Amino acid sequence: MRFLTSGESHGPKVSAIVEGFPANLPLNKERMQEELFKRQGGYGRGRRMQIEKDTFEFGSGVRHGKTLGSPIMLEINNDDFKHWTKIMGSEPITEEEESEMKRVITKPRPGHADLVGGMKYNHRDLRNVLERSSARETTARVAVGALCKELLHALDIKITSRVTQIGKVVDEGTYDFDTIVEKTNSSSVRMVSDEVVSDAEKTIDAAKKAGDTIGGIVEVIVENPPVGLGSHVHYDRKLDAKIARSIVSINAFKGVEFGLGFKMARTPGSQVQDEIKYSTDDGYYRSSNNLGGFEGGMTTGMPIVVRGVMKPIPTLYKPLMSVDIDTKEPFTATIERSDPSAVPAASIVAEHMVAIEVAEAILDKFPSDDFNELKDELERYNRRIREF
Ligand SMILES: Cc1cc2nc3c(=O)[nH]c(=O)nc-3n(C[C@H](O)[C@H](O)[C@H](O)COP(=O)(O)O)c2cc1C
Ligand SMILES: C=C(O[C@@H]1CC(C(=O)O)=C[C@@H](OP(=O)(O)O)[C@H]1O)C(=O)O
Repeated sequence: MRFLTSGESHGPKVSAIVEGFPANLPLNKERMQEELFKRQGGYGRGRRMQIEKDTFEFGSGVRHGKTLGSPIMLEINNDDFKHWTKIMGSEPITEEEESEMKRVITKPRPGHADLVGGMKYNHRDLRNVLERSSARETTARVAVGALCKELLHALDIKITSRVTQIGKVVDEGTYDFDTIVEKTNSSSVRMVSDEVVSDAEKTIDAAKKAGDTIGGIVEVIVENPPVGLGSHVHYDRKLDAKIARSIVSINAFKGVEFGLGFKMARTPGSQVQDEIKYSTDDGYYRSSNNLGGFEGGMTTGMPIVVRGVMKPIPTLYKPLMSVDIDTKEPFTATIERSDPSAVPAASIVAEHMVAIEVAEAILDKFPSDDFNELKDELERYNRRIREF
């Protein structure tokens, strides 16, 4: 399976094409749609999310509620485009019209892609960079992830996500899967512990009031992954490595850890490696899950537990110093409408990136033309693993 996304933030639409997805998988479109709605939510989002509806449509690859095995196109309109038709339209405009718009961006924002993208692609209007570097694109990724979650759902593999930190407010407690699903879906900041929610909201409010932004940490959990997804035999087949790359590919994500993560540096090996146990009912299992579900780049069958850190959003209402690329004079950076914090929304993006990687690993390992054949083969494989 592979996929591409396209779309500018204020252009007509964002879309994705997924190729190599199996035929005959029934899809629950409402359930997929809910995932896109979840990405829009969360305390700290700016005004843009009130403009967008983020309803998606299948452009191809689905007939009568089932996949065909042909490329699946997923499309989401940018409702904001109606306010940007002149600035973002595909029709040529005259120099006069361009100067009338007075919307050419020449003051790059520190921490965004504006300056480097402008230099690399030789754009003197930095809007030509920021439109594609915007996290608007993550809408298309969540649509692809929602499709992949349909595959996981049909194979009884569960996936969810939560926020474990916003600024200095931490919720590191361990909870069972269903509690995480229930609590995060009703929490404004997607944290599980009720005690920390109002502190997290206050942290976001304080950042907003100060014209500042705030980052945090998100966690994704996958329950019941098959044993042996990914491979130890080559660096680019290790599934933990692929997931790490996918997490850091999310706009503003700067680090990843699995299981005990960076705490492993100060923990002796005897308290890090997960001991191996066996029961006739369940086969092999581990008495702990410090390694977050991976050994040798392969799933152990224990839950995948991966966290990613999101830096504070770069666009500040109290902007930092920058240099105007026309005058070369120091200036405060351009103020674009912005989110003070998008950590809760980003947890949904992270969840869907992990769903994509796990689904892709399943489609790599098992026959992937026909979903029913895949399912039978996975059941046969799971029996063999239990008896190993
Ligand atoms: C869900 C989400 C929403 C975001 N919203 C904003 C925003 O409103 N303003 C902004 O400057 N950056 C926002 N970002 C982050 C930028 O897109 C990101 O910092 C930028 O593309 C530069 O990439 P880098 O930080 O990975 O280097 C958001 C990121 C995510 C995941
Ligand atoms: C549009 C989305 O997020 C956007 C991501 C983003 C950025 O620079 O990354 C900047 C903001 O865009 P705008 O200037 O239009 O408000 C966010 O709203 C979205 O998540 O769907």
